[in-house]
Amino acid sequence: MTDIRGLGYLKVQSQDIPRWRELTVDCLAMQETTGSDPDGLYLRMDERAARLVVVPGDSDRVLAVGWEVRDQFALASVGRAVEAAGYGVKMLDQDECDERRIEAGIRFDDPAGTPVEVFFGPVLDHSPVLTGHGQQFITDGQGMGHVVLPTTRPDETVAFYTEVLGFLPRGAIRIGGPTSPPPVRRVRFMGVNRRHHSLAVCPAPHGEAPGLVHLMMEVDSLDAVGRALDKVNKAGFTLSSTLGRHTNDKMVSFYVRAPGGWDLEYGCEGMLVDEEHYTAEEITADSYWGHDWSGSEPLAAFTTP
Ligand SMILES: Cc1ccc(O)c(O)c1CC[C@@H]1C(=O)CC[C@]2(C)C(=O)CC[C@@H]12
Ligand SMILES: [Fe+2]
Repeated sequence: MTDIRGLGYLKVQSQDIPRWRELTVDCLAMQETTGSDPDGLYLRMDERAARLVVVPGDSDRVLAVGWEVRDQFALASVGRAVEAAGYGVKMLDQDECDERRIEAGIRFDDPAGTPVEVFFGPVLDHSPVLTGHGQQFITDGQGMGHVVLPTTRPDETVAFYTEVLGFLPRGAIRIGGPTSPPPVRRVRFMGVNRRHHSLAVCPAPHGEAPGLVHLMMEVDSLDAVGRALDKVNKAGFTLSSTLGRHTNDKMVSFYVRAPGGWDLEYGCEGMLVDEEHYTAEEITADSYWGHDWSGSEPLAAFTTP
C-alpha cells in the first residue's frame, strides 16, 4: 500500500487574482482566508489552513501538487523511493514549510515535469468553516479532491505514480472510443484512498504550462452544485462541460474554465471504493448523461507549444 493518503493542497500561479477570487469565492463558495503572501488568494475547504492557494505571477501555471502522508516516517520512506528511482529530491526548508503551513515536506518533478510536493503535519485552523452556500466540502479521509495532469510521457508518468509512489490503478478510458485505431492511448485514473481517483494522467501534446487539465472538488449536496452552476453562468465564466454523471466515480459535476486555461470540476455524490472487491475497469463513455464538452475552449496543455 502506498504511503500517500490523499491530495493535500494545490498551489498555482495566476495573472488574474481578482477573477480567480470571483470564481472560487463568489461562485464556487470556497472560504477566503489569509496566508504569507498578502497578494495571494488562500482558499479554505475544511479545517486545514488552506487547500487551494493562488499567488500572483506573470504566467499561469501549477506551482505545486501537494500529496499528504501520515507522518515523518512515511515522508522519509517516500523520499527514499523517489531518490532510488533516480529523481532529485529537495527537502523543504523551515520558511517553505511555514509558508505552506505544514510540519515538513519534500519536492521533486514527476516525469511530466509537474512540480510535486509530499508533506505531513498540516496546520489546522479551528475557526468555523464558513462556505458561501452552506455546503461542506467532502475531504475527510478522501483528500481535497482530484487532479488531472497532462503528460507528453504517459507510460513513464503512470509508472512513476504507481510503481514509485504506490498509487493504485483505478481504471481507464480509451481515447477515441473502444475501437480507436492504434496507437491506443488511455486516460488512466489512480487512487490512494476511498475516493475513486485522486489523480488521472492524460496524454497531451504539450505537457508544459500550465501543467493541469483540471482540479476536482466535491461538495455534500446537489443543491450546492446547482447554485454554483447558476453563479458561474451569471458571472460569465465559460462552462467547459455541462452538468453530467460520470460512469466511473458516479459523480455529478460540471467543469468551469479557470483563468489560466484549465478547468475546475465541481461535483457531488462521488462513490466510495471498497478495495476488498474493486478491480480496475475500462469505461467506454465518460458519462451516463450530460457532460457536453462541445462548448469547451481548448486546454492550454493542448495548444501551448
Ligand atoms: C471520464 C472522466 C471520469 C471522471 C472524471 O473525474 C473525469 O474528469 C473524467 C474526464 C477526464 C477527461 C478530462 O478531464 C479532459 C477531457 C477529456 C480528455 C475528454 O475529452 C474525455 C475524458 C476527459
Ligand atoms: Fe475529474
